[in-house]
Amino acid sequence: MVAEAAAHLRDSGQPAFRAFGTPEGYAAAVAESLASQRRPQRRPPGRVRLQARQITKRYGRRTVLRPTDLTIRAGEVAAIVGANGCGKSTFLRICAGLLSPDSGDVAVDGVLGYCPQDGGTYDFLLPEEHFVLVGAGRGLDRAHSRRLGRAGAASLQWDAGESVQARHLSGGTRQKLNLVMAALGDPDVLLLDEPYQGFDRGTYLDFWQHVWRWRDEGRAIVVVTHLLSQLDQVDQVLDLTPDRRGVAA
Ligand SMILES: Nc1ncnc2c1ncn2[C@@H]1O[C@H](COP(=O)(O)OP(=O)(O)OP(=O)(O)O)[C@@H](O)[C@H]1O
Repeated sequence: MVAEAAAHLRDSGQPAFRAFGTPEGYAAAVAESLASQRRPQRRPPGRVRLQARQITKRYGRRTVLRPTDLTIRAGEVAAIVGANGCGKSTFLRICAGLLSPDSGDVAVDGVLGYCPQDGGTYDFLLPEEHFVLVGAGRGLDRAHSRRLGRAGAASLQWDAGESVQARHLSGGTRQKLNLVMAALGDPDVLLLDEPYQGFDRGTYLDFWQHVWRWRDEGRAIVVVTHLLSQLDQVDQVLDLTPDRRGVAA
């Protein structure tokens, strides 16, 4: 774990406080990870929900993704890890259908929710208006969308009923809004790009509890993460660092 933490610190290029948060917070996250290893027996994974085959991407002369594969089934969590700039967000955006690959293809079976690393909210809309917008795309009426959105927000310790435009929300609260929108209406596939940035420790721990619950409910989840303390609990790890590419089960 010390070696992994040192590698992460080196890759991040940031001071330790920025990369890991406070020592107390990091220690608590590690302790929580160890405690939650004593989880009940899980159901076996189900059908393939997302299959990305031989994805490549270049920007100009720079190759960002060499042929990359990922297959994720219902009831599985995959983590995408790797050094800064190795193409994690690019790969996730391709899986979400927001960016075209240069070659390769992605097949998705079911409804997909995507939580970007940043952006994704509309400055002049209230949180509830975001829920209504996303809900409409998923065939939900306004009242139902609002109810689901508020409940999702409350589970992240946020009261989304307040009348505040998104541009006035804190960075961490905007990320909560993004996460609630991604999960609204229980999509079959959840693609989450470091969704917990700016979360306080309690909400960060809540986030991982949500991930395990979504997995137990049969959703397929892909999380871009730098936090190695959770990696022993996911079903596969896709490391996109150029000299370490590949999937570890
Ligand atoms: N639209 C773009 N045009 C040109 N280069 C881009 C574009 N988008 C991303 N890149 C470059 O592609 C590389 C991969 O970016 P990406 O955001 O996928 O990396 P990442 O692994 O998610 O990084 P981080 O860990 O810092 O979030 C980076 O070098 C980035 O500068």
